[in-house]
Amino acid sequence: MASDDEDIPELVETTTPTAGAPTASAPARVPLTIITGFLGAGKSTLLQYILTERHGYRIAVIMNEFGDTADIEGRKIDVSDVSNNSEQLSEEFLEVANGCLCCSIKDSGAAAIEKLMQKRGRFDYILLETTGLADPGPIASIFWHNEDLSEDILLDGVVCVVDGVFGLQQIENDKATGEVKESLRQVGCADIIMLNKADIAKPEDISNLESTIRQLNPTVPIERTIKGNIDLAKILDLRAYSAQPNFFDTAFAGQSAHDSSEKHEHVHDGDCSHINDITSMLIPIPVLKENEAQRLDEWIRTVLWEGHLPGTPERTLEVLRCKGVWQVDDGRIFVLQGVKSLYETREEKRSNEDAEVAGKVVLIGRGLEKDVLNSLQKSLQMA
Ligand SMILES: Nc1nc2c(ncn2[C@@H]2O[C@H](COP(=O)(O)OP(=O)(O)OP(=O)(O)O)[C@@H](O)[C@H]2O)c(=O)[nH]1
Repeated sequence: MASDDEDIPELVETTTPTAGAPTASAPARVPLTIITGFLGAGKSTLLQYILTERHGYRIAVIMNEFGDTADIEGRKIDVSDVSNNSEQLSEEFLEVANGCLCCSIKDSGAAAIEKLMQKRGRFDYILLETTGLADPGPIASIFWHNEDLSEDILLDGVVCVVDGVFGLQQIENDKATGEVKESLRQVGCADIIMLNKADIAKPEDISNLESTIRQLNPTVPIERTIKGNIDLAKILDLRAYSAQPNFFDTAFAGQSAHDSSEKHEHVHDGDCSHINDITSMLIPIPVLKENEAQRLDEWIRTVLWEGHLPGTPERTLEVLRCKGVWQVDDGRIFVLQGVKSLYETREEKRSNEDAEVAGKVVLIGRGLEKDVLNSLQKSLQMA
């Protein structure tokens, strides 16, 4: 707290209209909620949940993915309502794939969002999902400060989804570095925390996680959730920044990721593949025979559960997140979703019998060198 905060402020009458409300001269700004949270915490699951709820909004979605996984995400974020074929759940869908939104907003991203805003009559709420590696502060502050964007868009709030299973470990590891790493910034910037995966997290882990979050952000409301299920009144229309306009100027003062070249480690040519030594790798997967699909599963299991390449225990690697899609030669399609050692492979219902899938596995983590790709390809070729 600044020392002059100790003076008791005088109450003054204000005629300022409610933020976001239309005036005679200015149309209503469209509220924007940022959904942040570390890799695999459940951001897309929350997004999908919001889109399928009856909330009365016409929602535009902006997604920013790390790694070339937009098409896999597209399988998960179904923007049409399955219960009503004619109904669109999302009015507009803007992908800012494999790039850093806070960098691209300055150039191509800003243009894309401005273009989106030209269709503003068609939607009345925007949900923006950041990459799991993003610091939401600079993204939020751009919506706050950018003259063009902030005329049209009202930053409503930052929702942080924390992984109930791996979140504590992530935050502790990040704290141990002595730096304000992304997971800490995500929690620190949040207006509400969703402690997700409450169905599979150990109760004592959840309690410890809550105490740790409280140390980082003492006043933030914390809600335990399963698959992102939450009363939407708790996360939408918060108007969190209408009351504290200088939040992003003061939060983490002196450590702003955007202002510090040391912290903002992204490569500014659009290839944001290096953040805290975390890289992404895309491995193409051909159409598989049944036994090859089994070998793929064995390979994934060894890498995720044992943390090394199959057959070479000394060659360790750390996969934080994996996603994939591939086709088996009988036509079935499988989608892989993994967060650290937890993963699931499920069969995808085919919507178009003719479309062949460009199979791939995308890994995000540390130690992803060429030999990882060779190892997977070799294991698929084994008789
Ligand atoms: N058991 C359980 N699984 C969950 C829950 N929420 C999400 N998942 C699963 O966790 C995995 C990751 O969820 P996503 O919603 O894709 O996570 P994300 O944060 O969007 O991932 P990135 O965009 O890669 O950072 C998926 O397999 C989900 O089905 C939950 O509450 N409980």
